[in-house]
Amino acid sequence: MNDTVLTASPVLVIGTGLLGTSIALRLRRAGVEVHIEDASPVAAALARDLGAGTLEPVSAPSIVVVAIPPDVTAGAVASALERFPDAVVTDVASVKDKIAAALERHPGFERWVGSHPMAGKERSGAIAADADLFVGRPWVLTPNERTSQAAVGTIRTLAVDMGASVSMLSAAEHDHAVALVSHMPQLMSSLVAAALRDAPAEALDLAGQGLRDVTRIAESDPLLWTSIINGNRTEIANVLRGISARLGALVVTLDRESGLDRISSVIADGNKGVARIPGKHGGARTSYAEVIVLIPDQPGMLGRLFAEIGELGINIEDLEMEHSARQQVGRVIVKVNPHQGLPLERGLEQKGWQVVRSESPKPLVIAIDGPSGSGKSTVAKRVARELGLSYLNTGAMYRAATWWAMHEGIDLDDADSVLAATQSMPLSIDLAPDNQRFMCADHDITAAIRTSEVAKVVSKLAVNLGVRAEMVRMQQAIIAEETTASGHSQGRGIVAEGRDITTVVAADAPVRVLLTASEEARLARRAKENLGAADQAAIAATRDEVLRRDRDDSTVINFTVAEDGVTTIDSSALGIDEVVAAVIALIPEGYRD
Ligand SMILES: NC(=O)C1=CN([C@@H]2O[C@H](COP(=O)(O)OP(=O)(O)OC[C@H]3O[C@@H](n4cnc5c(N)ncnc54)[C@H](O)[C@@H]3O)[C@@H](O)[C@H]2O)C=CC1
Ligand SMILES: O=C(O)C(=O)Cc1ccc(O)cc1
Repeated sequence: MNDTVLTASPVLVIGTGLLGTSIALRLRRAGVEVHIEDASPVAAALARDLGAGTLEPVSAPSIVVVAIPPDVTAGAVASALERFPDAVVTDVASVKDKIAAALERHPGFERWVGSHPMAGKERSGAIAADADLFVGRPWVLTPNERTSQAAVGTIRTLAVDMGASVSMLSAAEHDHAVALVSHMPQLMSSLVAAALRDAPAEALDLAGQGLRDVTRIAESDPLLWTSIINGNRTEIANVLRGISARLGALVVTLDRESGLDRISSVIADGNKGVARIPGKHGGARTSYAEVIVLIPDQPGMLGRLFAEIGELGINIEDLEMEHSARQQVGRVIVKVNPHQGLPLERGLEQKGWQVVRSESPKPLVIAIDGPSGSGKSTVAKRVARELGLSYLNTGAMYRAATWWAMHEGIDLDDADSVLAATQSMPLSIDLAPDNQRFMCADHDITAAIRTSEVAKVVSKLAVNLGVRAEMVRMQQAIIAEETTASGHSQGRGIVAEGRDITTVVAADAPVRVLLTASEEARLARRAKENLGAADQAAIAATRDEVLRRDRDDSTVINFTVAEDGVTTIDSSALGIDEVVAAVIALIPEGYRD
């Protein structure tokens, strides 16, 4: 990386532990004059020996970085403001609001910029320091209205010099956020690990990567973390209260013999939460194909593996290694872009590597039928999003055909012409659950097919048996494509919703659901969706459209009584989360990863 920095010499770092030494090493690498101090002479000498800077006193530093535990930070910042009247002082403590409150009356308050690099390790001390610790990591600054703009600029430059990406929050917003993303996870990890204290060794021998992932940060330093947690106790208590309530309810469920849906919703909610954690480039989490390679515990094996993956022309996106106790082989999990998973697996096998055949889940097709307002679109989209599946709204396809026939100037009562138009309709559909787009030739008709102009006449096509047969053929082709690697979901599968999916289009789907709801609930939902309100007038205005479409359709297909093997879910009294969890709970084993 580029070694030049904009931060001016000299810089004083107070506290030469993990954070302070990492900052000092980065500055030293760029030739900045760095002075270091620590309450522990041993810690200071170690940092000096590692090349973090000089122990010589400094007279006028441009910046003082205070990198000591939160409970002693305000005192050290105050004394630095007094000792160095021209310096900008920052601290890197993991909590901010209490420190700001303690410094508020200090005459040098304007020269202090609270900050928090969101990077660290479970190991403390200079020995774990790394000049590149902050590269690509968030670094939060928490100035307030009294902080000097010049001081903020100086510390922003310091953070950018460290390779971090800077963001601004108020101290209170910061503390609220880190309670959730840092402090709560630390305590949960410690609690999980503490439950293993008396576990029999035979049990621990079975430990896999899951346990290691969940307990990595349980190795953190108790003294430092007591200070961090204590500094943000109110916010953390709030987060833990929520978790504690869910945990209590889960325990009650486990004590009973029923309650599979509650268990399933704990896991499904976890899926939702983890999907929201940004990925390695700070964007949405990317999904990679994982190829598991067994490597003998011999020198040079990893080097050979990487070289041979390079020869295959495949880029490694991410990597994990797993070792099991007392085994002579390790497992290397190579993550690559999805379309390269199979070529990598084959290529490595040809080169003599032992590849664990990934038990890739079978393509999943989820069929959901139901009347208008049963919530099927909302539920189908959510299920698709959560499982990484494609999404097909077959009702919208009938509307698209209607739009096309109208656009072509065809008399909708002329069944043959309408069928011919449907057969030649140049429709393309985006199957992403978050980006439903319908294109017909060069027209984006996504909005047009939602208009009541189309809604009023769509039944003419939907009751035309020729059109239905053509639509079924098109829908089956889309579904079949989604069960192959070339589909939008790369073979993961699809959620298709409509009125004849469980019975005609995908009658062999492993998950088939009839979503129902009372007429009252359905009308209220549609009124809210179409008119933004569910009062008497809005419901009356919606009634005709909703009931007529259902009545017309029910002359040609049955979508109100579940066929054998189709599960009925009545959503009248359920929230969306509960319906989604109930659908996901129907997925048979072998269809999930
Ligand atoms: N460890 C982590 O992952 C992260 C820590 N932080 C924050 O950074 C600060 C430092 O943490 P680490 O470097 O991990 O701790 P550390 O335990 O590695 O180092 C702290 C150092 O401060 C020294 N010290 C304690 N009191 C002092 C005082 N009054 N004057 C001078 N030196 C003193 C200790 O001797 C020790 O060398 C803490 O406020 C922590 O909340 C921020 C982000 C990540
Ligand atoms: O190890 C990790 O995953 C971290 O996120 C480290 C960390 C620990 C404490 C902080 O205040 C900020 C970051």
